[in-house]
This record gives sequence, structure tokens and C-alpha cells, in this order.
Amino acid sequence: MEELLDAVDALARVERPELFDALTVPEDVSPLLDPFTYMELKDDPTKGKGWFAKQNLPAGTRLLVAKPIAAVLHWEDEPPESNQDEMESGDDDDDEDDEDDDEALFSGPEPEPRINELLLVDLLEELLDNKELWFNTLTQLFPRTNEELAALPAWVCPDDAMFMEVESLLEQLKLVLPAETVTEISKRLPHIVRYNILSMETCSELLSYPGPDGHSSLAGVALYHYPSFYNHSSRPNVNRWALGDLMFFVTNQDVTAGQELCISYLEHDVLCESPYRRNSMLRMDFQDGGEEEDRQVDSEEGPDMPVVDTDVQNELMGMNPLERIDAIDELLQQALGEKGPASETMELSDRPGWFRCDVHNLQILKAITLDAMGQSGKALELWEQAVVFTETSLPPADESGVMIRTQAALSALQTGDWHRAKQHAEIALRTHDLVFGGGVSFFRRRYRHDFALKLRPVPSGAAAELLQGKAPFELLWPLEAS
Ligand SMILES: C[S@@+](CC[C@H](N)C(=O)[O-])C[C@H]1O[C@@H](n2cnc3c(N)ncnc32)[C@H](O)[C@@H]1O
Repeated sequence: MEELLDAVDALARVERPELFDALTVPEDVSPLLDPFTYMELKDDPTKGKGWFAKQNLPAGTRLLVAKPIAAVLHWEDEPPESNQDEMESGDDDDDEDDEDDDEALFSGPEPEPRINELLLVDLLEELLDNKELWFNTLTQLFPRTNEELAALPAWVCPDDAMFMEVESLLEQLKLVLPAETVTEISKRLPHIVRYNILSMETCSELLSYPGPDGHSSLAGVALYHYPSFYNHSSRPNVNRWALGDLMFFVTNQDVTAGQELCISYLEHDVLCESPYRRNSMLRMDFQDGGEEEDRQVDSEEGPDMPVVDTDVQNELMGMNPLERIDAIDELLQQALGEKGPASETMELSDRPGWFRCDVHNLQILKAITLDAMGQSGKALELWEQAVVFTETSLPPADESGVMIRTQAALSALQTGDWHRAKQHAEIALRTHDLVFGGGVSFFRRRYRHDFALKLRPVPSGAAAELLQGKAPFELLWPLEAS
């Protein structure tokens, strides 16, 4: 494990690696795990193949650790120059025309994503060197039959240059594979990519991301072999996380023998949204009704994607703290139906409008800002609201919940409330250990960039007395606790 951590620490400092290979964990330190240890593949009449538990499995069982067949990082698919200009010019127009700004939040220019096609090109290039990859692996993935293929919408390549590249690679493949196999590859591979790729965020639960582009330089999409057989559930019993290019799959609750093991294809923070919204974000070949959905929502007012995305978050974080608090409060008022900050705790579940995770993410940004301004008491209230959101609306043991509990512990310590700080710290460590393993030393290593962020002023008063010169994380997560 130590060697793996050393390898991953080195990877996490790579800034905009020229190739995904730079994020590849070496085989000799990869704790790969045979998927058939705890799981078996079975057919379901409506879902196709899926993973099922062979035996009773306690929460925290590591089911599978896999390396991708191919992967592409988001920064490799940069928006065209024209979109970049529009996004940047948005910074200059201050508060001239608020209505236009609001409109821009909902209907900003969306560059056509090409990331699936970049992955497709990688796979075709790989097939030129290793044609067995098709017969041994790719051909096992959905869609396998002509009937399955015929039921899917046709693949449309988002730009001509990429289409030409795909065509040229297919022509080259004809030199090493029979023509009918290449025809089959040309028909199936774009769909195999489209319906099996997983988003990949290395260390997504952390606040700190190295590199000038932060998170986006370390996030992307990848195609895996055995992980491709996990079906989707809006109440998943399996959580997944990545270290470099390694993807880990872990049960987030006790599972009984014979039960299906499902992940969520959506980010966990949107799972509490209505089936209508979930389906419009999923854009898959099946409907995610949710097992116990009692509300049928056919259409909704408001956006169909979260508003507080990375661009909005980056824009807010670029403001000075006072300006940022005002901007966040204004957005919170809009998100909460223009009822103002007093209604922040209102029941949101039946409210059309912004996403619940928009409110959650704004509260996190506000908590970070208040902490930086030395107002840790107010920040703690918001961290604790965020804890309630993650623990009532997200799947169990969600990784973002660990980050929030960690920050709640640090804010509580800053206020001098040892009891609350220790309570949050213990839950953060326990949850981390369940999903990631490795005890307090792994927890401290994974969070050490976060601990180094200096999010709060130097402690004074009761906090300084508690700390007696120690670093907050030393007091809250001492090494002997493992
Ligand atoms: C990544 S594959 C999962 C494995 C797949 N069932 C198979 O047979 O290989 C994704 C595809 O599985 C099916 N699928 C996944 N989750 C489903 C669900 N909850 N309900 C119905 N079909 C589902 C859909 O056809 C989807 O495009």
C-alpha cells in the first residue's frame, strides 16, 4: 500500500500530463483484484448482464480493482477558441445586466463534447497493435447483438476531422483484420464506448487538486473491462473511486447473497433529483425510474443540469471574499425560489427550480469563504448542513461526505469546540476507512494536500489552547489511532 501511495502521490503532482500514461499506476504496485472472488455475472431479462453477490458481503467489501483499457482526460478535449473567448469575456461585464447574467447561467455555450470519440480513436489505434483486444475483451461488452445495436440511436460523430480520423484508422485495420470484423467494429465500437465508459476522477473527494486547471487536469473518462458489467441504480450499493488510473469498487452497505451489485452512472449528488431530471442527465437506452419512485414528474421548470458547475464555481472563487459572499447569497436566493437566506433550511424535495446539489455546492463555497474570513462558527453551521445533505440524500459512505466531515471537524476545532470536532473527525476517518481502507495513515496521506491549504487563519483563543502548537490534523487524527 505504501508503494502504491508513493506512486499515486507522484502522479497527483503531474501537471497537465501530455499523455494519460503519465497517470498510470505501475502494474507491480497495483492491487488488482479478480472480480470473480465475490461476484458472478448473471443475465437479467431487462438489463442484460450484471454483477451479483456470490455470498453475503459486509459494507466495505472491496469487490474489484481494475485498470482501464483506454482513458482520456478532460483537458485533452479543450473547448474551441471561440467558446473560450465567450467564457472569459463574461468576467468583464460586472453587474451591468443581471438578467442577462442569469440567462447566461442557464444557456451558456456548450462546446460539442468529443471525449467519447477521442477514446474511440485511442481504442482503434490500440487495436492496430493488439487485434486480440477485440476478440478477448471489447466484443464481450454491450451492445453485443444486432438487436441490441438496432435499438440504439445511430452514432453521430461531432466533427468532420474526427470522423475522417476514425475512417482512416478503420481502413488501416482492414490490413490486419478480416473486412467483416472491421465492419462489425465500425458499427459496434462507438456504441461500446458510449454505453460503457465511466467518468474517472482521481481523488475526487479532496478539496485540493494540483495543477493550474485543478480538478479537470486529473479527471476524464475511461473504458474498463469487468467494471462495464455493473448496471445502474439510483440507489447504488457499490461506490467507486479512482487512484491514478486504478478504479476501486466497494460495497457501501451490507449486501446479501444473490443481490445485484449496482453502481450509479450519475454523479451521486444528483441522485436525489426527480426521475425526469435523472433521465435527461443519464441519456441512456433505459429509464431510471427508481425502485420506489412515488412521484411522476414529466416536466419541470428550471435547468436540466446543475447550475453551479465547475465554471460557476471557478468564477465565484476568483472573486474577493466579500464580493463572493454577496454573489453566493444572491445565487442561493434564486436557487431557493427567491425567498432569501432565511429559507435555506426549507424542504427542497418538492421544489421545482435549481438542483438540490446547487444549494449544497453554494453552501460549501460559502463555508470555505467564511472559514477564510475567520468566521468558523458560521462556517461550521454550513458544513453541518452539508453533512445532512450528504447523509440523507446521497448513497451511504459517499466520498464527498468524508471531505465535508473533515472540514466540519477542522471548523469545529477552530471554534474551540473539541467535542464536536472529535465527533466529526471520527466519522470522517471511519467512513474513509470503510471505503478506502488503510487506517489513519492512509487518511492523512490522502488529505495532506487539503491539510496544507491554509483555509483558516492561525488559531487563537480556545482553539490555540487545545492545539498547544500542534497542527489541527495532528490533534484530530493522531497516528496512534490506527
Ligand atoms: C455498462 S453496461 C452494463 C452491463 C450490461 N447490462 C451488459 O449486458 O453488458 C450499460 C448498459 O446496461 C443496461 N443497463 C444498465 N443499467 C440498467 C438499468 N438500471 N435498467 C435497464 N438497463 C440497464 C443498458 O442497456 C445500458 O446501456
